[in-house]
Amino acid sequence: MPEEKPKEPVLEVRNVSIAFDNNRVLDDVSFTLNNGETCVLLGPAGGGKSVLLKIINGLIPPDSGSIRVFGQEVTTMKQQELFQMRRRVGMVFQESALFDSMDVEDNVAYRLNEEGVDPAEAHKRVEEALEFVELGQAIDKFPSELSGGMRRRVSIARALITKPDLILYDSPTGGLDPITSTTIVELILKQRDESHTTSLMITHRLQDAFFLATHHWDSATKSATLIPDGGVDQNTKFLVLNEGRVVFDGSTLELTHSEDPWLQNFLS
Ligand SMILES: Nc1ncnc2c1ncn2[C@@H]1O[C@H](COP(=O)(O)OP(=O)(O)OP(=O)(O)O)[C@@H](O)[C@H]1O
Repeated sequence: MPEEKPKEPVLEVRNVSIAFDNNRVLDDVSFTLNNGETCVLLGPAGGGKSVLLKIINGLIPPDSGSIRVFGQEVTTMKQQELFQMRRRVGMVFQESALFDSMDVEDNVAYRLNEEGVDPAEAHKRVEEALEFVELGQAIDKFPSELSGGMRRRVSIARALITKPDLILYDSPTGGLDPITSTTIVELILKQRDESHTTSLMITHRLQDAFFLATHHWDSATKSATLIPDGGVDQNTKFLVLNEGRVVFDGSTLELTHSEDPWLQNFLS
């Protein structure tokens, strides 16, 4: 198991606001994510969660506010600096966003090929990444030949192949049935507990969020196991957005014990 590193911010979001056509989508959003933390981003549909992820990755500039990733301000980065930053960020897009014309190997190797990594080395790393998502047998298949859950696994392998220091998951279980969703959350949990990669995960499914908070990856049995005695993972925290504003930022226990009526209703 890697050594525990001292806490330091990997992501700092300060007073971020953005509007589209007079529709304020994010309103003065601030929060910090420290190294090794997994933050589950919850909130009603249309609350600005996906827009926030795209702003963090420098895909959309905010109207105001500051985003620091690995200590560097994203909002003022030039294109080349954004590329450098994104080399350290793995993003799992909504609905997988695979390239239909490429087979699984080329989809997963995409970033490595862009960086000019030696083909033999790239192949080895693709095999490792597919092994991690338990999809080694699908290396030659095309996205159209895969189930929704398999496509999601491929997109996770693609995000992990560069061994990122920050992973942004945009609704990784969206559109999947409950059983397949759980298998995807187990992969996210395995990544969290084996590599301790700082992560931000949007989910619409409260079950996924609480599964992540209440389970650990057991490397002996290679399965997710319930933390005993009602325990929770100390590195998993929650951020809840409603109508573009942060309505909760804290630990699992703070969330489940909140007396805020809106939160209680949202969680019920
Ligand atoms: N590029 C854009 N141009 C105009 N409006 C946009 C754009 N991107 C997002 N929006 C609007 O911003 C709002 C928030 O969208 P966003 O996708 O971030 O919400 P969300 O919380 O991720 O929702 P969901 O849970 O449905 O995925 C929506 O009203 C959406 O229509």
